[in-house]
Amino acid sequence: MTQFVGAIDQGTTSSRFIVFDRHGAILAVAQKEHRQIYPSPGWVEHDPLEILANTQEVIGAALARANLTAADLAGVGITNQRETSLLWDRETGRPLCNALVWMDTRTDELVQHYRRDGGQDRFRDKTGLPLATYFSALKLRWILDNVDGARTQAESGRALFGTIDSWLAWNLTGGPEGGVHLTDVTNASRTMLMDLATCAWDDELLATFGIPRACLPRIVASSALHGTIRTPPLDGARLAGILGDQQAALVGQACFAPGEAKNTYGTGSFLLMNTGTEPVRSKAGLLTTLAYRFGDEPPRYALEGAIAITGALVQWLRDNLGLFDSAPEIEALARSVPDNGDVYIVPAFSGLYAPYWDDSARGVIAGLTRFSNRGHIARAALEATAYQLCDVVAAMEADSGIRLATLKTDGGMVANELLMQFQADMLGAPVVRPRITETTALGAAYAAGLAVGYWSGTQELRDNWGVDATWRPAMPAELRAHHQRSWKKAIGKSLGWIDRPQAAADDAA
Ligand SMILES: Nc1ncnc2c1ncn2[C@@H]1O[C@H](COP(=O)(O)OP(=O)(O)O)[C@@H](O)[C@H]1O
Ligand SMILES: O=P(O)(O)OC[C@H](O)CO
Repeated sequence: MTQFVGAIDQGTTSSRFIVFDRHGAILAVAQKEHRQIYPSPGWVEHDPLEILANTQEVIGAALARANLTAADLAGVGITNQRETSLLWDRETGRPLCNALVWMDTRTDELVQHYRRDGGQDRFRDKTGLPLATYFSALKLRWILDNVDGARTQAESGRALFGTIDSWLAWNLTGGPEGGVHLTDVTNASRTMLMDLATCAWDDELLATFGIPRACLPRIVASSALHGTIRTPPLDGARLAGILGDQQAALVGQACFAPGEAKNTYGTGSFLLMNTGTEPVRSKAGLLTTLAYRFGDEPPRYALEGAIAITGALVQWLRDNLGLFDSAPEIEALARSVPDNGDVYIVPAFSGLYAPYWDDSARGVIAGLTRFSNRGHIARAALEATAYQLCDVVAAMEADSGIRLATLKTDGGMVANELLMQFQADMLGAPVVRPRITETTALGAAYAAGLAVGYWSGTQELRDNWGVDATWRPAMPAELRAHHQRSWKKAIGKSLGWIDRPQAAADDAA
């Protein structure tokens, strides 16, 4: 019997289920968006039950499309939006509140509080992360402090904490009737509660953030037999892979050797470089994170340039300004003008992440004149993605000492050819799109397939990788320099926009 591998890709905007064959070709895919809930400025929530229902729906739809059942799948992997955090009741299976999404900034005051003693990089050595609203520990702390009964239930072990991987894995493997409560090393490395060196929860961090150990999942490898799925239509399938979505894309792009890197353009954009078996401490504002751990092999680490808002800016132009009806239409609108008309947008909706790490930054549109029109705004929005990426590439090259000869890309925005050409122009290096752009789901499928012996090893996965399209730099150097200067000026307008009480500012300095 021919078998395949399935992957759940639970992203910030949608959930997908994709079935792959041995060559990484897609047999079937189904996808569904979920609601983005904005209860107040800076707050972003997801309904965990909606995400679970959508995940089950897309699994059913994709299997039906290819006329497959659970028995046709050698294994199933999960990949997920990282950091997004929730707490649920292990007896009823009900979440205690909506999930706090990674880009939610409500923990800003907590961040300032913890920065007062030791500054932004207080926990960087141990966790690889700066203190920022982005990571899970303070999201969980907020839930424990603000949701009725949360702390008592978490301390007694009745309430379980998880990122989205844990929530889906627990539900799929039985929920209240024996579901497994675990998370993989890549997701755990984004909580700010795990020691990078030991890949274990760290007592000192738990005590500092006031997090009870009883509510935490077990940390496991990314590729291993995690449990058996007990819910239809995957009943009986083996759950054998879990990876945070950006690390999954690194695996899906076959970046298995130190120095190999990829960038994924989705809601945000995330450049990851494999650094091998040793964590590399960043001096240039990048994150140090787990890349993957396959079975009992030593964990692999990565440097990461995380950008919060890229595709989300396109959504904002669509949903909040009504400039077009669907994201792909931005390309035609941007092409309606020959250039950006000297308009620059810094989409610091959740502050600025790498390499700036400024929670007090806010979005700006700079350079407007009576000449500026919708086309210039659309063009500036796409260009903002490219400029932000150039900033993290520069930081990556400084930290790693490696010049990125080409940029491997994937994610929803790589369909945008105007952006891809502009990215190559601004980087001064070729940008490459692989044949299989669903690299995130593919990475989760690879993790699962390696664990069950469907694939023999990473060489077989490398052989599946191939180029679909390449964009080469063609912009005159003076124009590139002009864009770089203007972008830096616009960044200057965005940084430090929110006034902080003086004491906090002094302490953070
Ligand atoms: N043709 C396009 N041009 C520009 N942006 C696009 C295009 N198609 C999709 N996007 C953007 O890409 C994002 C979706 O990409 P995806 O990789 O599915 O995201 P995620 O994994 O974060 O949910 C959305 O933010 C959307 O606005
Ligand atoms: O779901 P995506 O593709 O927007 O990725 C989100 C990241 O995992 C956040 O860290």
